[in-house]
Amino acid sequence: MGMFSAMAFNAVGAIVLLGVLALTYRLLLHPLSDYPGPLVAKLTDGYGGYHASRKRLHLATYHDHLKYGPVFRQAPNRLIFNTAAALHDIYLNPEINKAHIYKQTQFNPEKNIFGTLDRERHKQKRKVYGQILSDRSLRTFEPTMRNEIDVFLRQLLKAHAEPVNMTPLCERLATDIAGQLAFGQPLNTQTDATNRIFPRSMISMNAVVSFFMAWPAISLTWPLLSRLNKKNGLMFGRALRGIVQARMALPKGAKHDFYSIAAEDVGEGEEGLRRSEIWAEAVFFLPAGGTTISAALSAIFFYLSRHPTVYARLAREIRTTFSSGSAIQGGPQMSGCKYLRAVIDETMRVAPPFVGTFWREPYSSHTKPFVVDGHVIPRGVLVGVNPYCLMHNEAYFPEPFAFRPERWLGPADGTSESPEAERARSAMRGAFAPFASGDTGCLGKAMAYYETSLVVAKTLWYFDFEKAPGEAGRLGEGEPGRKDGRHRTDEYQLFDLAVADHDGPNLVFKPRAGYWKELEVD
Ligand code: HEM
Repeated sequence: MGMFSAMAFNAVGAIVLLGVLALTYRLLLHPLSDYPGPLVAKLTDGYGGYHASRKRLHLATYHDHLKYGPVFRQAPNRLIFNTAAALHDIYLNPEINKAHIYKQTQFNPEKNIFGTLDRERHKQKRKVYGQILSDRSLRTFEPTMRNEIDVFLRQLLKAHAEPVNMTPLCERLATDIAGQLAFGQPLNTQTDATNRIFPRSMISMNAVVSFFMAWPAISLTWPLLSRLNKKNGLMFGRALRGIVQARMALPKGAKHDFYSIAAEDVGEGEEGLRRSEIWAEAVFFLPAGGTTISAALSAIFFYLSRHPTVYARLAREIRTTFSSGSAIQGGPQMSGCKYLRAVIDETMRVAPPFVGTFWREPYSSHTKPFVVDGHVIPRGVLVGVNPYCLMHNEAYFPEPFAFRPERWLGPADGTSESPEAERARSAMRGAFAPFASGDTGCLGKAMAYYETSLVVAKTLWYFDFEKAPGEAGRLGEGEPGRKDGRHRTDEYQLFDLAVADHDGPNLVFKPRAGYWKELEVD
């Protein structure tokens, strides 16, 4: 054997030895070694990475909770919980931050709020977001939102009772609304293909982010991956530059958008948002407010088209509350539509638009013991709750896969509820987590309810709809006989990219007599 081969042999031997030692440590000596979990997950992040790459990490997590119980080890340094107590202990504790793996969500030097882990900086950013997403700001924005919804309704009218796939339609509608709020100008993806690079790029980026968050070591391949995707990256950059330039050409206050508020907020030093960060934040509106709402709307249409009694009750509520399509606006009448709210909540329970686990860890300054549902969490361990799993936990939601908006409603007027039923409803609310919660939870919750309520109410005002006939009608369903958790025909299929991807349902729309004429434009 030559000297070179001997050195190579020794190097390989040393690497193998180190690998064996690391795996033995993870399995037998690691502070989490007594926790249950899949063997591969105890040894490597590759377990989560594999399921994330197949867009089914939420289903694997659900299956593993059934097998290992309410807390298990999902990666060498990660514990995942499935209780409302854990939800409370993790997300309502102000000493707990997003985990360091959220750095994997950032591909540019300018970080958006999602990957900002510094406590003060994050707080400042939330303040700016809070202004544009406040109730008052959303009321000012509502006419723009309604105009975009009218464009959506006209697409349904134009379909002339041919099946329409709701996924692209909802995706473009939600992108156009989020784009208007972020950039103060129409992206027009609903009517023109030019800017459709935006919603589709968001999906591709989400897939990469979800994979890297599950298996951070793989993010080292990013320089190569981004090179492979260079053409799309350039197209996206060009489209974005055009939009930014068009907005900058207008005075700051010309539109009611994120730019007008953020640019106003730019101050000296570290105060407020830096000018260069504004556009990184504005782009974040597209996945945060576009992809999520697209998933929520597509799922609502899926479940309504499969539950005739729910559909009939909701249609009755909308059609008796409002006097015309143009009267459908935010305000007391809309807030009075309790069944609509129950349908939205039940949909987000069974099909959470953000389906990935919200991973957290204490700020580095935190030195007290961190206790989650009675478990003292060792330093360096990430903890999380998965919304799909918690909201399908039978302990809180009996018959968890049944779509039953009634579960959210109290007894009809005048009847009092038994203390037991009251306790069960309150437990259910404590485990409802589509938006996460606390200082790192969703800032767009009010907008999400506003937008989904308007879209669903207006659609039911102008149209009746049903599942498309034949094979086309099955798009979005599970398939009987599958062994990977996708076997339920009545469950809308989500593809876990942290934010959910989806396809379908295909629906057929029939305009309601005469009402549709309001939608016609000259
Ligand atoms: C149905 C719709 C929506 C759902 C289910 C949803 C859900 C979530 C969840 C679960 C998080 C936390 C994720 C994590 O910690 O990993 C989050 C964060 C966030 N969401 Fe939403 N969201 C929705 C709509 C919106 C909308 C319309 C906006 C407006 C632009 C928005 C803005 C944000 C922002 C800015 C954050 C980051 C908060 C922070 O880092 O402190 N969301 N959302």
